[in-house]
Amino acid sequence: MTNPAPDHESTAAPVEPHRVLVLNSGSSSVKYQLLDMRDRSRLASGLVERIGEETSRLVHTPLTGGGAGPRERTGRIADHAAALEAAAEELTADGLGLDSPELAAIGHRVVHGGLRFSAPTVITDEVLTEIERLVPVAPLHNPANITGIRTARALRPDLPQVAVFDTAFHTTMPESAARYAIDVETADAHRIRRYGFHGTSHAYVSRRTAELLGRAPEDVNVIVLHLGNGASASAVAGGRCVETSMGLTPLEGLVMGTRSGDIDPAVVFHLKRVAGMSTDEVDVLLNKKSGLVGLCGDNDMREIRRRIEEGDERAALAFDIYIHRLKKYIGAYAAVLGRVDAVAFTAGVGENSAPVREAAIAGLEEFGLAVDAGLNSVRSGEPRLISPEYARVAVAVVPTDEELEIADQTFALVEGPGSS
Ligand SMILES: Nc1ncnc2c1ncn2[C@@H]1O[C@H](COP(=O)(O)OP(=O)(O)O)[C@@H](O)[C@H]1O
Ligand SMILES: CC(=O)OP(=O)(O)O
Ligand SMILES: [Mg+2]
Repeated sequence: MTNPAPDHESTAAPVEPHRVLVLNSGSSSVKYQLLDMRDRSRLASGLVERIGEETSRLVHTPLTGGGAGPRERTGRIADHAAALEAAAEELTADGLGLDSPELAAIGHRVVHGGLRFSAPTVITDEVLTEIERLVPVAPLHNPANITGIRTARALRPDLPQVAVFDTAFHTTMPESAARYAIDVETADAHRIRRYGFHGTSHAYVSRRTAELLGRAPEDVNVIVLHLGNGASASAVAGGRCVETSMGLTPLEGLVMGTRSGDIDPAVVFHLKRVAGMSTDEVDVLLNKKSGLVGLCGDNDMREIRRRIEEGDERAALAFDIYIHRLKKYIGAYAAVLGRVDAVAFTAGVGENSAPVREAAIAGLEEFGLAVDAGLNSVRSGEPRLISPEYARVAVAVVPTDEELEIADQTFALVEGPGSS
């Protein structure tokens, strides 16, 4: 693809670049959105899911004019680079190609920012090198984010590319939550601490939950359950994160699609010493062959629920283990917060799986938590309450919008004072 040609024909004043393209490369998906930052409206959005599997699917939704519906492609999309190329083709087909002079910047979700990045950052070669250095602590994610950055830079080398880090929102965690109880010198020498991830989502969802309750974020304590393929919980007190379930890497915490979440670290020694596995083999086992997929062979909650309906016991056990861990975190974060005003479910599973929400809250009446079956079964893209009126704590479904949050932060950075 080429750079935009200057429009020599036109005598009209050039339009100030006002669009932002956001690339959110998750472990198994790429989400993209093109936004007009003059009114923060979406011009197009898309999702490529199940990347690398035979059942990959791209859904592209043009959101401007004509009322054209979503376009879908199915069949294997091999990797994140292929997914981005397919997305660029779809945008071009809508006349919204990356060569547009109206594009102001490209905002990238970057999962691990380590200790260095706690704010959105314009990507230079040096920043990219630092993101690469952090690959060992985000092995499923930073490589996908780097692919996104390289692909976008190749398409538009002239544009500012901005990294928005998953770890940023969690930098407010107190040391009591951020430190592991290991030798301090060793931890500090190797920057081993709990960073937390999905921060853009936890920030956005906790704010939206306060709005849903009609209260200021500073006055509200929220437990956010971000349940996607990767999953994490956070305790947000008055708008600031005080605890989250992921740690040095996105492996700690909840049971996820393919990741184990919490385990006794001695399992690793055991697998190496007794089972004879290499470090890399253990890494792959815990990151890619564990969680729901390790327990029952499927990581998609839709498929797991379908199997449970058919009486599949392995799928039922996987579901129970997933829910048990989730409940433990809800209880733990209620204790950390002292007072809970709301529990918010978000991301692929949290927004779409009524059975997960029902099971996670079941039996927690003593904590002031309950779910109304009728409200829970409503399908809507809007934030909504699913708790009965009598419940002391609000339970909500709050769709996340990492892309809007990334676009806002990206545009603010490139338009802000001191930007080039
Ligand atoms: N309609 C649905 N019902 C239940 N689960 C769903 C539904 N749609 C998506 N999911 C779940 O959401 C997951 C993807 O969530 P998402 O937040 O997009 O993940 P990630 O960003 O980690 O790739 C899928 O693996 C699937 O388990
Ligand atoms: C950090 C993380 O787990 O991200 P995702 O849920 O997109 O895989
Ligand atoms: Mg995600």
